[in-house]
Amino acid sequence: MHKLTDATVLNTLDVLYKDASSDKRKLLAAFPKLLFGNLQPSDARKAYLPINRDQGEFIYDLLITEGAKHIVEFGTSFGISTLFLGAAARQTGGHVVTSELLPEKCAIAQKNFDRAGIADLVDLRAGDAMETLASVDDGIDFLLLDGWNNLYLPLLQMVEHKLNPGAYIYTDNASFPGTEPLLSYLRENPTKFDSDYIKTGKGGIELTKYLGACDRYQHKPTV
Ligand SMILES: C[S@@+](CC[C@H](N)C(=O)[O-])C[C@H]1O[C@@H](n2cnc3c(N)ncnc32)[C@H](O)[C@@H]1O
Repeated sequence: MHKLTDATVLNTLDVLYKDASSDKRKLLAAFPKLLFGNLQPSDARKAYLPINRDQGEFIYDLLITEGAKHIVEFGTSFGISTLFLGAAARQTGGHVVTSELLPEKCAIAQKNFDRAGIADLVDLRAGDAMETLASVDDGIDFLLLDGWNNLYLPLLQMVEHKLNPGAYIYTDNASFPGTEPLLSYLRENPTKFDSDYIKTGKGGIELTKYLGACDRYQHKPTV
């Protein structure tokens, strides 16, 4: 097991998780929308909505074990998850491309990357990920889906041809409304995706291994 030991990253995570502990209070006014699955990014402009430490440590270990270099994230928020990704990228010789819709979150996330000493490894793209991640380079080794659930499937389909065979896709909050189309797509394409749902206390995770494009097996040569 690879353990995150970078003191600067760990100290920054401590500060950010402490601040994130008041997320519930910050989301109080938006509770009805949350309940009905209608929460909008702007309703959570002050909230982190982060992955928890166990998730971060799992992802950190997975990235280093797999030697993942080209790491892509949908949904930066204030950068908690990106800190785990960036710290792993430091070990693998890789880099992170991450995307956040709200400019004020981007500004704070960038400061957090500076503070944690990972800014040189992170390309933070401000704006709608469906636009900002469209130009991401080929050869993705790891994709973290942690933005808005209704965009998980279109986002995956947009970058799917850029995934390396063996790449992992980690989908957070996989039991939340809006994720069903992604889960159906993964289940309906078992030759391309080896995918499992992991029950957690916090919304569930779908962990997927991309097996590669299988078109060559589906079309018989015409001779
Ligand atoms: C669950 S939070 C991300 C938490 C972060 N990954 C972490 O663990 O610290 C989801 C984020 O996705 C952002 N988001 C929502 N729709 C987006 C879009 N279309 N493009 C980019 N970011 C988006 C939201 O503004 C929000 O900050």
